[in-house]
Amino acid sequence: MICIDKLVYRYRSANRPALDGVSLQIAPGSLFGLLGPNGAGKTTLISLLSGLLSPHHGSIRIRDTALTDFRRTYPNAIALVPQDHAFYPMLTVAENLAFFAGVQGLDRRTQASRSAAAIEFARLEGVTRQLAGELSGGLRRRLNLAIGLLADPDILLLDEPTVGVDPQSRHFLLDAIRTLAKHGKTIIYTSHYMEEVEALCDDIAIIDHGRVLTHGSLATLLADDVPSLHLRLPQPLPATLAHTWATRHASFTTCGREVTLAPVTMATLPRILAELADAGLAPLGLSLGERNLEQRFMQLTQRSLRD
Ligand SMILES: Nc1ncnc2c1ncn2[C@@H]1O[C@H](COP(=O)(O)OP(=O)(O)OP(=O)(O)O)[C@@H](O)[C@H]1O
Repeated sequence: MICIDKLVYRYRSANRPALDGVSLQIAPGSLFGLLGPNGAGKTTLISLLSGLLSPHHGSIRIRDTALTDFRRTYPNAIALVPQDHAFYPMLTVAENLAFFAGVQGLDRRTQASRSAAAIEFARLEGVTRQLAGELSGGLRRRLNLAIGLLADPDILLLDEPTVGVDPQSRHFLLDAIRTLAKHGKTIIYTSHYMEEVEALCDDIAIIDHGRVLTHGSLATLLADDVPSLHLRLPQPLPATLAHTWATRHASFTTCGREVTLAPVTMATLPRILAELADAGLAPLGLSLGERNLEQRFMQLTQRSLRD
Protein backbone atom coordinates (compact mmCIF):
# COMPACT_ATOMS: atom_id res chain seq x y z
CA MET A 1 0.00 0.00 0.00
CA ILE A 2 1.19 3.53 -0.77
CA CYS A 3 -0.02 5.86 2.00
CA ILE A 4 0.15 9.56 1.26
CA ASP A 5 -0.68 11.60 4.34
CA LYS A 6 -1.45 15.35 4.45
CA LEU A 7 1.21 16.20 1.89
CA VAL A 8 2.08 19.87 1.47
CA TYR A 9 4.55 21.25 -1.06
CA ARG A 10 5.16 24.88 -2.03
CA TYR A 11 7.63 25.95 -4.74
CA ARG A 12 10.00 28.63 -3.51
CA SER A 13 8.75 31.31 -5.92
CA ALA A 14 5.04 30.45 -5.54
CA ASN A 15 2.57 32.32 -3.37
CA ARG A 16 0.39 29.29 -2.70
CA PRO A 17 1.16 25.59 -2.21
CA ALA A 18 1.17 23.33 -5.26
CA LEU A 19 -0.07 20.58 -2.92
CA ASP A 20 -2.16 21.53 0.04
CA GLY A 21 -2.83 18.59 2.35
CA VAL A 22 -3.10 15.68 -0.07
CA SER A 23 -3.97 12.32 1.50
CA LEU A 24 -4.46 9.20 -0.60
CA GLN A 25 -4.13 5.45 -0.28
CA ILE A 26 -3.08 3.48 -3.33
CA ALA A 27 -3.48 -0.29 -3.27
CA PRO A 28 -0.69 -2.50 -4.63
CA GLY A 29 -1.32 -3.64 -8.20
CA SER A 30 -3.87 -0.93 -8.90
CA LEU A 31 -4.06 1.24 -11.98
CA PHE A 32 -4.52 4.54 -10.21
CA GLY A 33 -5.61 7.60 -12.17
CA LEU A 34 -4.71 11.08 -11.00
CA LEU A 35 -7.00 13.39 -12.93
CA GLY A 36 -6.91 17.16 -12.83
CA PRO A 37 -6.66 20.23 -15.04
CA ASN A 38 -3.39 21.99 -15.89
CA GLY A 39 -1.68 23.25 -12.74
CA ALA A 40 -3.71 20.99 -10.40
CA GLY A 41 -0.57 19.55 -8.80
CA LYS A 42 -0.25 16.19 -10.58
CA THR A 43 3.41 16.54 -11.59
CA THR A 44 4.31 17.83 -8.13
CA LEU A 45 2.71 14.78 -6.50
CA ILE A 46 4.47 12.43 -8.95
CA SER A 47 7.78 14.21 -8.26
CA LEU A 48 7.29 13.73 -4.51
CA LEU A 49 6.44 10.04 -5.00
CA SER A 50 9.57 9.53 -7.08
CA GLY A 51 11.74 11.29 -4.51
CA LEU A 52 12.70 14.14 -6.85
CA LEU A 53 11.12 16.58 -4.38
CA SER A 54 10.71 16.31 -0.62
CA PRO A 55 7.49 17.33 1.11
CA HIS A 56 7.38 20.36 3.41
CA HIS A 57 4.74 18.67 5.53
CA GLY A 58 3.14 15.24 5.58
CA SER A 59 4.54 11.87 4.65
CA ILE A 60 4.65 9.12 2.04
CA ARG A 61 4.94 5.53 3.24
CA ILE A 62 5.24 2.47 1.02
CA ARG A 63 4.63 -0.97 2.52
CA ASP A 64 4.67 0.75 5.90
CA THR A 65 8.14 2.17 5.31
CA ALA A 66 8.99 5.86 4.92
CA LEU A 67 9.64 6.69 1.24
CA THR A 68 13.30 7.65 1.76
CA ASP A 69 14.01 4.34 3.57
CA PHE A 70 12.02 2.38 0.99
CA ARG A 71 14.03 3.94 -1.86
CA ARG A 72 17.30 3.24 -0.08
CA THR A 73 16.36 -0.43 0.42
CA TYR A 74 14.81 -0.91 -3.04
CA PRO A 75 16.45 1.69 -5.30
CA ASN A 76 14.88 0.25 -8.47
CA ALA A 77 11.37 -0.34 -7.16
CA ILE A 78 9.93 3.01 -8.31
CA ALA A 79 10.36 4.36 -11.84
CA LEU A 80 9.23 7.69 -13.17
CA VAL A 81 8.29 8.20 -16.80
CA PRO A 82 8.26 11.99 -16.90
CA GLN A 83 6.20 14.30 -19.06
CA ASP A 84 9.35 15.59 -20.77
CA HIS A 85 11.44 13.31 -22.94
CA ALA A 86 14.09 11.79 -20.70
CA PHE A 87 16.68 10.54 -23.20
CA TYR A 88 19.61 11.78 -25.25
CA PRO A 89 18.43 12.93 -28.69
CA MET A 90 21.89 12.54 -30.23
CA LEU A 91 22.09 8.84 -29.26
CA THR A 92 20.25 6.06 -31.08
CA VAL A 93 17.37 4.22 -29.43
CA ALA A 94 19.63 1.22 -28.69
CA GLU A 95 22.39 3.46 -27.30
CA ASN A 96 19.92 5.26 -25.03
CA LEU A 97 18.60 1.97 -23.67
CA ALA A 98 22.12 0.61 -23.17
CA PHE A 99 23.14 3.79 -21.37
CA PHE A 100 20.15 3.85 -19.02
CA ALA A 101 20.40 0.09 -18.37
CA GLY A 102 24.06 0.71 -17.49
CA VAL A 103 23.28 3.30 -14.84
CA GLN A 104 20.86 0.94 -13.04
CA GLY A 105 23.81 -0.93 -11.53
CA LEU A 106 22.79 -4.22 -13.18
CA ASP A 107 25.22 -6.88 -14.41
CA ARG A 108 25.92 -6.91 -18.16
CA ARG A 109 23.75 -9.90 -18.95
CA THR A 110 20.74 -8.41 -17.11
CA GLN A 111 21.34 -5.05 -18.84
CA ALA A 112 21.17 -6.77 -22.24
CA SER A 113 18.10 -8.84 -21.43
CA ARG A 114 16.22 -5.87 -19.91
CA SER A 115 17.04 -3.69 -22.95
CA ALA A 116 15.81 -6.43 -25.29
CA ALA A 117 12.62 -6.88 -23.25
CA ALA A 118 11.97 -3.12 -23.18
CA ILE A 119 12.49 -2.87 -26.96
CA GLU A 120 10.08 -5.73 -27.52
CA PHE A 121 7.49 -4.39 -25.08
CA ALA A 122 7.50 -0.88 -26.57
CA ARG A 123 7.73 -2.28 -30.14
CA LEU A 124 10.86 -0.36 -30.94
CA GLU A 125 12.52 -3.17 -32.94
CA GLY A 126 12.31 -1.24 -36.22
CA VAL A 127 13.98 1.93 -34.92
CA THR A 128 16.80 0.75 -32.64
CA ARG A 129 19.46 2.36 -34.89
CA GLN A 130 17.58 5.61 -35.33
CA LEU A 131 18.64 8.75 -33.46
CA ALA A 132 16.18 9.34 -30.60
CA GLY A 133 15.91 13.01 -31.56
CA GLU A 134 14.61 12.03 -34.99
CA LEU A 135 11.76 9.82 -33.76
CA SER A 136 8.09 10.76 -34.18
CA GLY A 137 6.19 12.00 -31.11
CA GLY A 138 4.59 8.58 -30.54
CA LEU A 139 7.91 6.70 -30.78
CA ARG A 140 9.56 9.17 -28.39
CA ARG A 141 6.83 8.42 -25.83
CA ARG A 142 7.40 4.70 -26.35
CA LEU A 143 11.15 5.13 -25.82
CA ASN A 144 10.43 7.12 -22.63
CA LEU A 145 8.27 4.24 -21.39
CA ALA A 146 10.87 1.62 -22.40
CA ILE A 147 13.56 3.46 -20.40
CA GLY A 148 11.21 3.57 -17.39
CA LEU A 149 10.78 -0.21 -17.59
CA LEU A 150 14.49 -1.08 -17.67
CA ALA A 151 14.73 -1.43 -13.89
CA ASP A 152 11.65 -3.71 -13.84
CA PRO A 153 10.00 -1.45 -11.23
CA ASP A 154 7.10 -2.53 -9.01
CA ILE A 155 5.69 1.00 -9.05
CA LEU A 156 5.52 2.97 -12.28
CA LEU A 157 4.76 6.69 -12.22
CA LEU A 158 3.48 7.86 -15.59
CA ASP A 159 3.15 11.62 -16.01
CA GLU A 160 0.82 12.42 -18.93
CA PRO A 161 2.38 9.69 -21.10
CA THR A 162 0.16 10.29 -24.12
CA VAL A 163 0.53 14.04 -24.56
CA GLY A 164 1.39 14.93 -28.14
CA VAL A 165 1.01 11.48 -29.67
CA ASP A 166 -1.04 10.33 -32.66
CA PRO A 167 -4.19 8.25 -31.99
CA GLN A 168 -2.48 4.98 -33.03
CA SER A 169 0.41 5.44 -30.58
CA ARG A 170 -2.03 6.55 -27.89
CA HIS A 171 -3.95 3.31 -28.37
CA PHE A 172 -0.71 1.32 -28.23
CA LEU A 173 0.46 3.08 -25.06
CA LEU A 174 -2.87 2.58 -23.28
CA ASP A 175 -2.84 -1.13 -24.16
CA ALA A 176 0.77 -1.42 -22.98
CA ILE A 177 -0.12 0.22 -19.65
CA ARG A 178 -3.05 -2.20 -19.19
CA THR A 179 -0.66 -5.11 -19.81
CA LEU A 180 1.77 -3.80 -17.20
CA ALA A 181 -1.05 -3.56 -14.65
CA LYS A 182 -2.13 -7.13 -15.46
CA HIS A 183 1.42 -8.22 -14.67
CA GLY A 184 0.98 -6.85 -11.14
CA LYS A 185 2.71 -3.48 -11.37
CA THR A 186 1.24 -0.58 -9.42
CA ILE A 187 0.67 2.21 -11.91
CA ILE A 188 0.01 5.84 -11.07
CA TYR A 189 -1.17 7.57 -14.17
CA THR A 190 -1.64 11.33 -14.38
CA SER A 191 -3.74 12.90 -17.09
CA HIS A 192 -6.06 15.73 -17.87
CA TYR A 193 -7.78 13.54 -20.48
CA MET A 194 -10.79 12.26 -18.58
CA GLU A 195 -11.63 9.80 -21.40
CA GLU A 196 -8.26 8.06 -20.88
CA VAL A 197 -8.58 7.88 -17.12
CA GLU A 198 -12.15 6.61 -17.45
CA ALA A 199 -11.10 3.90 -19.93
CA LEU A 200 -7.96 2.83 -18.07
CA CYS A 201 -8.11 3.30 -14.33
CA ASP A 202 -9.92 1.33 -11.66
CA ASP A 203 -9.19 3.78 -8.86
CA ILE A 204 -9.29 7.52 -9.46
CA ALA A 205 -8.53 10.71 -7.56
CA ILE A 206 -9.63 14.06 -8.96
CA ILE A 207 -7.37 16.89 -7.86
CA ASP A 208 -7.52 20.63 -8.33
CA HIS A 209 -5.57 23.51 -6.76
CA GLY A 210 -3.40 21.02 -4.89
CA ARG A 211 -6.29 19.30 -3.12
CA VAL A 212 -8.05 15.98 -3.57
CA LEU A 213 -11.66 16.73 -4.50
CA THR A 214 -12.76 13.13 -4.55
CA HIS A 215 -11.25 9.64 -4.60
CA GLY A 216 -12.83 6.28 -5.29
CA SER A 217 -13.55 3.60 -7.83
CA LEU A 218 -14.76 4.70 -11.26
CA ALA A 219 -18.20 3.26 -10.48
CA THR A 220 -18.41 5.25 -7.24
CA LEU A 221 -17.36 8.48 -8.90
CA LEU A 222 -19.86 8.06 -11.71
CA ALA A 223 -22.81 6.97 -9.56
CA ASP A 224 -25.49 9.62 -9.53
CA ASP A 225 -26.86 10.12 -6.04
CA VAL A 226 -29.69 12.30 -7.35
CA PRO A 227 -30.96 11.71 -10.89
CA SER A 228 -29.46 14.38 -13.10
CA LEU A 229 -29.76 15.53 -16.68
CA HIS A 230 -26.73 16.44 -18.79
CA LEU A 231 -27.27 18.51 -21.91
CA ARG A 232 -24.90 19.49 -24.69
CA LEU A 233 -26.32 22.49 -26.50
CA PRO A 234 -25.48 24.14 -29.82
CA GLN A 235 -24.91 27.43 -27.98
CA PRO A 236 -24.78 28.65 -24.35
CA LEU A 237 -28.02 28.68 -22.41
CA PRO A 238 -29.88 32.05 -22.53
CA ALA A 239 -29.59 33.94 -19.21
CA THR A 240 -33.33 33.91 -18.52
CA LEU A 241 -33.61 30.16 -18.84
CA ALA A 242 -30.41 29.69 -16.80
CA HIS A 243 -32.02 31.81 -14.06
CA THR A 244 -35.27 29.78 -14.16
CA TRP A 245 -33.43 26.48 -13.87
CA ALA A 246 -31.00 27.71 -11.20
CA THR A 247 -33.99 28.81 -9.10
CA ARG A 248 -36.08 25.70 -9.66
CA HIS A 249 -33.47 22.91 -9.41
CA ALA A 250 -31.43 22.00 -6.35
CA SER A 251 -28.33 21.61 -8.53
CA PHE A 252 -27.58 23.56 -11.71
CA THR A 253 -24.21 23.97 -13.41
CA THR A 254 -23.44 25.38 -16.80
CA CYS A 255 -20.09 25.52 -18.49
CA GLY A 256 -19.93 26.77 -22.05
CA ARG A 257 -22.46 24.71 -23.97
CA GLU A 258 -22.77 21.98 -21.32
CA VAL A 259 -25.50 22.05 -18.69
CA THR A 260 -26.15 19.73 -15.73
CA LEU A 261 -29.42 19.84 -13.83
CA ALA A 262 -30.66 17.82 -10.86
CA PRO A 263 -33.00 16.41 -9.87
CA VAL A 264 -34.59 15.53 -13.22
CA THR A 265 -36.73 12.46 -13.82
CA MET A 266 -38.51 11.01 -16.85
CA ALA A 267 -41.62 12.80 -15.58
CA THR A 268 -40.01 16.27 -15.50
CA LEU A 269 -37.86 15.87 -18.64
CA PRO A 270 -40.60 16.89 -21.16
CA ARG A 271 -41.05 20.26 -19.45
CA ILE A 272 -37.31 20.97 -19.71
CA LEU A 273 -37.21 20.01 -23.37
CA ALA A 274 -40.24 22.24 -24.02
CA GLU A 275 -38.48 25.17 -22.31
CA LEU A 276 -35.43 24.59 -24.48
CA ALA A 277 -37.59 24.46 -27.61
CA ASP A 278 -39.26 27.75 -26.58
CA ALA A 279 -35.75 29.26 -26.34
CA GLY A 280 -35.03 27.99 -29.87
CA LEU A 281 -32.56 25.34 -28.72
CA ALA A 282 -32.45 21.66 -29.65
CA PRO A 283 -29.89 19.66 -27.58
CA LEU A 284 -27.03 18.07 -29.51
CA GLY A 285 -26.64 15.45 -26.76
CA LEU A 286 -28.60 14.43 -23.69
CA SER A 287 -28.15 11.88 -20.93
CA LEU A 288 -30.33 11.23 -17.93
CA GLY A 289 -29.10 9.52 -14.75
CA GLU A 290 -25.63 8.84 -16.12
CA ARG A 291 -22.50 10.91 -16.02
CA ASN A 292 -18.85 10.92 -16.99
CA LEU A 293 -15.77 12.17 -15.17
CA GLU A 294 -15.94 15.54 -16.92
CA GLN A 295 -19.43 16.08 -15.51
CA ARG A 296 -18.31 14.92 -12.07
CA PHE A 297 -15.45 17.42 -12.23
CA MET A 298 -17.86 20.19 -13.28
CA GLN A 299 -20.17 19.31 -10.42
CA LEU A 300 -17.28 19.54 -7.93
CA THR A 301 -15.67 22.72 -9.25
CA GLN A 302 -18.27 24.52 -11.40
CA ARG A 303 -15.54 24.47 -14.09
CA SER A 304 -14.68 22.30 -17.04
CA LEU A 305 -11.55 20.11 -17.02
CA ARG A 306 -10.80 21.56 -20.44
CA ASP A 307 -10.83 25.22 -19.25
N1 LIG B 1 9.10 25.05 -10.59
C1 LIG B 1 8.00 25.69 -10.21
N2 LIG B 1 8.08 26.90 -9.59
C2 LIG B 1 6.98 27.56 -9.17
N3 LIG B 1 5.72 27.07 -9.32
C3 LIG B 1 5.58 25.87 -9.93
C4 LIG B 1 6.71 25.14 -10.40
N4 LIG B 1 6.26 23.98 -10.96
C5 LIG B 1 4.92 24.01 -10.84
N5 LIG B 1 4.51 25.13 -10.23
C6 LIG B 1 3.14 25.51 -9.88
O1 LIG B 1 2.61 24.51 -9.02
C7 LIG B 1 1.25 24.22 -9.34
C8 LIG B 1 1.10 22.74 -9.65
O2 LIG B 1 1.86 22.47 -10.83
P1 LIG B 1 1.99 20.99 -11.41
O3 LIG B 1 2.97 21.04 -12.55
O4 LIG B 1 2.24 20.05 -10.32
O5 LIG B 1 0.51 20.76 -11.98
P2 LIG B 1 0.00 19.69 -13.04
O6 LIG B 1 -1.33 19.24 -12.55
O7 LIG B 1 1.03 18.65 -13.26
O8 LIG B 1 -0.18 20.57 -14.35
P3 LIG B 1 0.14 20.18 -15.89
O9 LIG B 1 -0.95 19.24 -16.30
O10 LIG B 1 0.04 21.51 -16.57
O11 LIG B 1 1.51 19.59 -15.91
C9 LIG B 1 0.89 25.15 -10.49
O12 LIG B 1 0.26 26.28 -9.97
C10 LIG B 1 2.23 25.50 -11.10
O13 LIG B 1 2.18 26.77 -11.71
